Amino acid sequence: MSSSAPALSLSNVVFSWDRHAHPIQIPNLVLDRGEKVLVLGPSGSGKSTMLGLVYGTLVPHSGRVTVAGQDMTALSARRRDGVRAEHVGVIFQQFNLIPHASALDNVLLALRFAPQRRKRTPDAEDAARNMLADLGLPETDACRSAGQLSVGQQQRVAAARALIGSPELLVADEPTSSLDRANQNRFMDLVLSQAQQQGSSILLVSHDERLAKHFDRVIEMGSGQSEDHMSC
Ligand SMILES: Nc1ncnc2c1ncn2[C@@H]1O[C@H](COP(=O)(O)OP(=O)(O)OP(=O)(O)O)[C@@H](O)[C@H]1O
Repeated sequence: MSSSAPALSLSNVVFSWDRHAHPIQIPNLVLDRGEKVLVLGPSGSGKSTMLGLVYGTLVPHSGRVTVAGQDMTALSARRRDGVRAEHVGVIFQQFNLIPHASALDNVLLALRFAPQRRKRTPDAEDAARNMLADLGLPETDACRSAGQLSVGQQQRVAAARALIGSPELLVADEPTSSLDRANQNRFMDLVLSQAQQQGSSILLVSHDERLAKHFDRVIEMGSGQSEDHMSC
């Protein structure tokens, strides 16, 4: 990995779920180290698909996606998994926590397949506890099963899991959709200040333009209208 490479770069990316669907096209998107970018777009405009292309669960039909200088489009699925574990922290819309594991173990899991992130986190358990506390999870909740936590608390665990070990890039899919406005702002401030302290770039997708004030740059996705195929 080149330390001067942007955290993320997409060039001439084209992807379509099937031949009838309107393709998702991203001609050029570069996130420099530490940059915070919000992607806005209505439901169905392709925001989650774009994130799939960024973290390598989807591969574009053409174009190039690089993460921390590594060309995801040139790698096998297994190696893409490795790059993602090492360089990308993800906050999913539904958090994707392991419900029976503790909040702490959910956070520590992010380091298991990421040797560089683990190396940057010598005392991993302390770091995970501190990260959870900094994100507003009371210490007494760190050992509770993730499935027993409130939605807001699970959200903090998901954010701590994404940020631990200072990945170059944090991607988040509508991470505040289940919070009221005051908690949305508080949560965004906490996540952004943690990311800034670590030098992680952020790519966050949402339909909520009120989040724009937290970001350096806003990108709009098109409406993503499909062609007319009304029969099933
Ligand atoms: N697994 C899939 N198979 C086929 N088509 C899909 C799949 N996932 C998404 N799509 C289609 O791709 C388009 C973009 O969907 P996507 O979920 O990326 O949009 P979005 O902007 O994230 O929407 P939302 O804000 O509602 O989550 C939609 O037309 C959707 O039907």
